[in-house]
Amino acid sequence: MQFIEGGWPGANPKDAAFFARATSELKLHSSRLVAFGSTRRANGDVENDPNLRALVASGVADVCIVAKAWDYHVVHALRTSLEEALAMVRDSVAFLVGHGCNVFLDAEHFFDGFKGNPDFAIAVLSAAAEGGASTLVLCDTNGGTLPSEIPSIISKVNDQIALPFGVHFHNDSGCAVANSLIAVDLGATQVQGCLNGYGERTGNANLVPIIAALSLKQAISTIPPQNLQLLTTTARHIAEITNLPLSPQTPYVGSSAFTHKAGLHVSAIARRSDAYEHINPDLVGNHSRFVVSEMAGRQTLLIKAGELGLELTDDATTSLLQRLKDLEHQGYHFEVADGSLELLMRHALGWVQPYFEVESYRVATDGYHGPELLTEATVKVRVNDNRIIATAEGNGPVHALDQALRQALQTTYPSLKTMGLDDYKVRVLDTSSGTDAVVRVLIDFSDSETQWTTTGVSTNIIEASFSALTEGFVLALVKTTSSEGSAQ
Ligand SMILES: CC(=O)SCCNC(=O)CCNC(=O)[C@H](O)C(C)(C)COP(=O)(O)OP(=O)(O)OC[C@H]1O[C@@H](n2cnc3c(N)ncnc32)[C@H](O)[C@@H]1OP(=O)(O)O
Ligand SMILES: CC(=O)C(=O)O
Repeated sequence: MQFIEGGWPGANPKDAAFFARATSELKLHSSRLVAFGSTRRANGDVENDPNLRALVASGVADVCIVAKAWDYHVVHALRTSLEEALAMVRDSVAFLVGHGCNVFLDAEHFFDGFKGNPDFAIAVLSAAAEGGASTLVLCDTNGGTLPSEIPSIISKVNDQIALPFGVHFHNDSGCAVANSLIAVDLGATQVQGCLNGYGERTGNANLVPIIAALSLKQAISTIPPQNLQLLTTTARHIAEITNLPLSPQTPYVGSSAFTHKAGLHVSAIARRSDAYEHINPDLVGNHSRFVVSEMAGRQTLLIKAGELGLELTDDATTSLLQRLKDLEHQGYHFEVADGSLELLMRHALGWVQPYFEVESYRVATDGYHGPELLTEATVKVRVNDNRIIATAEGNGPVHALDQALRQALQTTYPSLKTMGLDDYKVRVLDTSSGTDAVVRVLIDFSDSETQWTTTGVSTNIIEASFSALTEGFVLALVKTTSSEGSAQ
C-alpha cells in the first residue's frame, strides 16, 4: 500500500482547506491519504489538544504523528521530563486509535537519539506500540547518519520491537536513498520520502530511485508495476508544477540518465544495447540517447548519421571526425546543436546546399536619430540564377538579419513562412579576453513538425549569429524538401 501525506491539518488554512477538499474530491486508486501532526503538548491533555483534534477532524483514516526520540530534544526543545515525553507518545497514539485512526509514529531523531540514549529511543517506540500504533518509523531527522551505521542500530530495534517499522531519511549527508535501501534490506516495510527528493534543507529521500531500485532490482512491491513506466513523466511533471527543474543527471528519470557521449561507450552499446545501461530505460519511461562531441568516435557518428537517414562512408567518417574535433576545439558545441551537426555530416558526404548562396550582408544600428534604436540589415543572395538584394528593419541585428533573409528567400521558398526562431543564446567562451572574446551563438528553430538548433562561433557576434541563422534556414529547407520526398 502507498500513502500520500497531505500536510498538517490545523497548521495553516491551506492545509486545512486541502484536507476539506481532498477527502471529498480526490479519488485515489492505489494509495491512501495521510494527515500529519505531532503528539500532544507536554503536560497537556489529549482531549483538548488542538493538533490531535484537527487530525481526527481531518476525515482521513491514516495519521502520522511525530514524537521526540532523542533525550537531548526532550530536555532542551520540549523542556520536559523523559517520563512525560513517553506519556505524550502513549496518550496521543491511544487517543487517535480510539477515534478509529490507523497511526504511524514518526520517531524524530531516532538514529541520533539511539546513539546517545538507546534505552530512551527504544522506550519511545514501545510507548507508541502500547498506544496501538501500526508502524513505527525511525527518522534520521538531521540527515547525518551514514549507511555503515544503519545495520547495527536497526538490528537492535528488530531484537526489541515486534511491530513493523518504516524509515524516514533526510539527505544532509547525501545518503538518504542509500540508507533507505539498506533499511529495506533490514526489514523496513515503509519508506517515507518525497518524489524528486524535495524537502527542507537538502531534501528528503528521493522516492524515484527508491521505487525504481526496489521494484526493478529487488523485486519488492512498491507502486503498481504498470505505473513504473510513468516514473519519468511523473517526476518531470512534478518538477514543472513545482518550478524546481530536475537536473539532467537525475538517476533514472533525468534527460541525461541514459545519454551516451563517450566514444568507447557508444561503440560498445552499438554491439550490446545494455553495455552501459544499468536498466532498460523503457522500464521507467525514459530512453537512450547519443550525443556527438569531441569525445565521439566513429561509431557515435555512424549511429547519429543513421538516425538522420544518412549513410556515412569510411572516408567521410574519418574526415568528419577530424573536422568535428577541430571545430569543438575552436568552441563549437555540437552536443546541443543537432542542426549544425546534421549539416556537418551532409558536407562530409560532399553535399553542397543548393538553396541559396550568400554574397554579402551588413547590419547597422543607428542610435542617434530619434527615441528608438533602429537596426537595419541588408543581405545579398543568389537563388538559382537570380541575384536578390533585401533590406529589413528589426529590433536588433539578429532580428533584422532574419527579416532580410526571409524577404530575400520567401518568394522562392514559401515554406519558410512556417519556420519560427524560438530562442537565441550567446555565451562568451574566453572571458579573460573581454570584448575581444570568442562567442558561441545557439539558435533554436521550429516549424509545425520539428525543432532544430544551430550554432556559430566567432570573435564577431554578428558573424556568429549570421552563420547560425543561415544554417537554420538551410535546415528548414532540407526538412521541407526531405518531407516532400525530393533529393536530400
Ligand atoms: C521533525 C519534523 O520535521 S516534523 C514536521 C514539522 N513540521 C512543521 O513544523 C510544519 C507545521 N508547523 C506549524 O505550523 C507550527 O509549528 C505548529 C502549528 C505545529 C505549532 O505552532 P505553535 O503552536 O506556534 O508552536 P511553535 O511552532 O512555536 O513551537 C513548537 C511547540 O511544539 C512543541 N513540540 C515540538 N515537537 C513536539 C512534539 N513532537 N510533540 C509535541 N509537542 C511538540 C514544542 O515544545 C513547542 O511547544 P511549547 O512552546 O509549548 O514548548
Ligand atoms: C518526521 C520528520 O520529518 C523527521 O523526523 O525527520
